[in-house]
Amino acid sequence: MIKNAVSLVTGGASGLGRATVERLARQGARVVLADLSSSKGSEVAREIGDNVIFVPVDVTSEKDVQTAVQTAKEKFGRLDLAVNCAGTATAVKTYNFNKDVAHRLEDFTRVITVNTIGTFNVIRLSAGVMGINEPNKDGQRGVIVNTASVAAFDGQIGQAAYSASKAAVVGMTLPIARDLSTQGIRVCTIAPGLFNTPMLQALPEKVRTFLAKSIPFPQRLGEPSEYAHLVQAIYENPLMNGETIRIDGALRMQP
Ligand SMILES: CC(=O)CC(=O)SCCNC(=O)CCNC(=O)[C@H](O)C(C)(C)COP(=O)(O)OP(=O)(O)OC[C@H]1O[C@@H](n2cnc3c(N)ncnc32)[C@H](O)[C@@H]1OP(=O)(O)O
Ligand SMILES: NC(=O)C1=CN([C@@H]2O[C@H](COP(=O)(O)OP(=O)(O)OC[C@H]3O[C@@H](n4cnc5c(N)ncnc54)[C@H](O)[C@@H]3O)[C@@H](O)[C@H]2O)C=CC1
Repeated sequence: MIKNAVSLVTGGASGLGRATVERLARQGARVVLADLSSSKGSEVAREIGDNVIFVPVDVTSEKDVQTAVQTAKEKFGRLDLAVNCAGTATAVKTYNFNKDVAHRLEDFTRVITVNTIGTFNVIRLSAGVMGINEPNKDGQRGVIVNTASVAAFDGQIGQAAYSASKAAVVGMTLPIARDLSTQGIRVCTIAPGLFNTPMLQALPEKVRTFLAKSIPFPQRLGEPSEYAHLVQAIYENPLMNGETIRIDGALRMQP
């Protein structure tokens, strides 16, 4: 059960991560909220309550992530759940023939570094701390939840970097679940559709409206609390492992 679970949530200052921190704290879990030092993490943690500690973290930094997992251990005694929500997006064509310019390699690299390598960094270091937990009666020591995107499967025009970064998260889910199975650590990935968060609000209004209308049912953007609900369901269901779960109202994005 989620009550008393010690959790680490990256990207916890905004959107899906913030909703996850709120839900976990409300259910009695203790949470390390990890987000960039430039984020509102400190404010958000204070608002949510005493069960939440903000640690400034860039998920691409080994040192920062070490500090975050050690904080969970030192302040709360263990780490049971790590949720990877930190992420970034870009929308650029591979080659823009109108402007005669190629997608910048720096932009492609940045998105892969945060979304794929940052996620892996958090997984590997969290696993080290979870692996020494006392197992429960099922032999479970911890749970890791990653965030991909439906763009891992049906990325749109302009999503080469973002889709590649998220497809890599989907791709690593099963092998990591297999790697960590010996220690009783489960690993699942959520592939969200379109959720009402600051990241989506950055899209042009026209694109957002068009996208929302293409969702079969319910025909609206997802609420971050609905994502958080799935994180809890994964944590509480002992058989969920090695799988990527879409939460998207049956959306299949068009080109
Ligand atoms: C965050 C998640 O994980 C979930 C998601 O993936 S949400 C989906 C995110 N989708 C995107 O980010 C789409 C990315 N692509 C784009 O924004 C654009 O295609 C692009 C900026 C990369 C290139 O656009 P472009 O071809 O240079 O043409 P541009 O002049 O910008 O747009 C052409 C027209 O098509 C529209 N358009 C572009 N992409 C569109 C899309 N995906 N859906 C609907 N309309 C779109 C534009 O609004 C524009 O309309 P007007 O001419 O009437 O103003
Ligand atoms: N909103 C949506 O519709 C969808 C979002 N997603 C994914 O869900 C995750 C959360 O997205 P949203 O909440 O919408 O975005 P958001 O932009 O509201 O929140 C992302 C958070 O990640 C943090 N972050 C970014 N780079 C970081 C880094 N290097 N280290 C630490 N923290 C960092 C940001 O500071 C921010 O607080 C992302 O991985 C995103 O790709 C996937 C599918 C759909």
